[in-house]
Amino acid sequence: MLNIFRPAAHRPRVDDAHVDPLYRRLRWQIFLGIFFGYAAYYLVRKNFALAMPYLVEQGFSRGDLGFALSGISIAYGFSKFIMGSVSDRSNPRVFLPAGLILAAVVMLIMGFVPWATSSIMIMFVLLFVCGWFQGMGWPPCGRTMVHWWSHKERGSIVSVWNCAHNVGGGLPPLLFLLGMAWFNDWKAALYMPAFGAILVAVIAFMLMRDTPQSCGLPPIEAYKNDYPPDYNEQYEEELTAKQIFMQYILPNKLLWYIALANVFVYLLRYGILDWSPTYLKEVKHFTLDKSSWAYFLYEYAGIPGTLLCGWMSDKVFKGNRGATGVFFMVLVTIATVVYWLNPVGNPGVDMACMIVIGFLIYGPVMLIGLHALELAPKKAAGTAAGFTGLFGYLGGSVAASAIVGYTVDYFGWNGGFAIMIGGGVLAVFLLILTMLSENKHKRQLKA
Ligand SMILES: O=P(O)(O)OC[C@H](O)CO
Repeated sequence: MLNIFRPAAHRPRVDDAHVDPLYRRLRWQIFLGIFFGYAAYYLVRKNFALAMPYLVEQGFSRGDLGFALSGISIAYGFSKFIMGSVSDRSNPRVFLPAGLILAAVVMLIMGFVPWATSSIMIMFVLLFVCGWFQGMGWPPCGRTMVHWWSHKERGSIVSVWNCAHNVGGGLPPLLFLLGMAWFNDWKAALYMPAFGAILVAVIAFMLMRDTPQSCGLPPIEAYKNDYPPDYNEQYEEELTAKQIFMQYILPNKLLWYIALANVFVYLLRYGILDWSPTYLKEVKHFTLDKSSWAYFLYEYAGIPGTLLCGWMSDKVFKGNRGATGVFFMVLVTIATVVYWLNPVGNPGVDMACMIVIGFLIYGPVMLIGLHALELAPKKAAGTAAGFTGLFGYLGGSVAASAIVGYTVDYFGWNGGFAIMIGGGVLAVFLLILTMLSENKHKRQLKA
């Protein structure tokens, strides 16, 4: 382990009188650090697509640029898992800003060095490297949340934090417009979000902390008197990579179920999002500004949807993440059927479907991450979430671009929708299995 990433040493405990005020202040401060820190990761994950129309003008084909772009998802899928295991043994205060700065540096190179955008292979490699550094974002946030918020609070905190995706995902076009206004240069799509990300990385470093014990505080379980059923002293010991994989990840059947379900949740998340501009233009005859609005509304409808899902998961479904996921995925699959079958000439219905799907899909996306955090001890939480991300990105996101794309080429949009709706049904099936296993596991713990 690199020295700079080493977990922060535990400090002597502060006086009892100071525990509550310090915990309260640090939880706010740290939350802001991980929220804006992760939002900034999306600045340098979603911005390359904005430069693509200008690269097409330089002579690159859409297909080749799509291939270059896939470098981010492929690398991110592997990295979220592998760097997740490094993150579980690292100080998130250093780990998250380091990954963000490195990803931003790649975008600065692409923005300022002409050679970096001179061929598809070079762009693929650079985007792959950027995707790899992107994998240093989620796991430290996961590690932070499980160390600073107790089990009962996690549904709410993870759902609020998860809105960082949508906040960050919506900003690159605005930064690009600002850059165009200042510099009249399309490469602003690459370097403006990168500058923004570096600024946020510095702020995140100032706000974040490692564990409560490294700030002289008791563990969150003691502070909130909220212990997981199998909690013991070992929960506070850092684990080796071998222990994480062999004891807590690979033998964990529930984790496998949700990782597989994540393939199909991501197939819908990215299948609908990535293809909406093309589908709405080609089939529903939307103009560019209308389909851009549909895209924007899909992302931002995810914010209230995620919050509602987190609340329902804690209060209505009493912490049963599988059951909540089934509820949301059934509805999102129905909305996708309506989106597909709605005849041409009803743009209001198409727009409403995009909003409803965006509203519903980010809840299950969040729940799977949350569930993964809960299925492993907190010292293995990042790896557990990374494991689901590996399946979501390598399976779901890549299938959303490649399999849906080729299916539409050969069988038309009916074929593309059949894949996405089939994916929705499979996600529901796997989440039902998760729900049943979860109930059984809880009964065993009580017995
Ligand atoms: O890796 P992301 O950015 O797709 O985020 C994943 C969600 O937070 C659920 O794990």
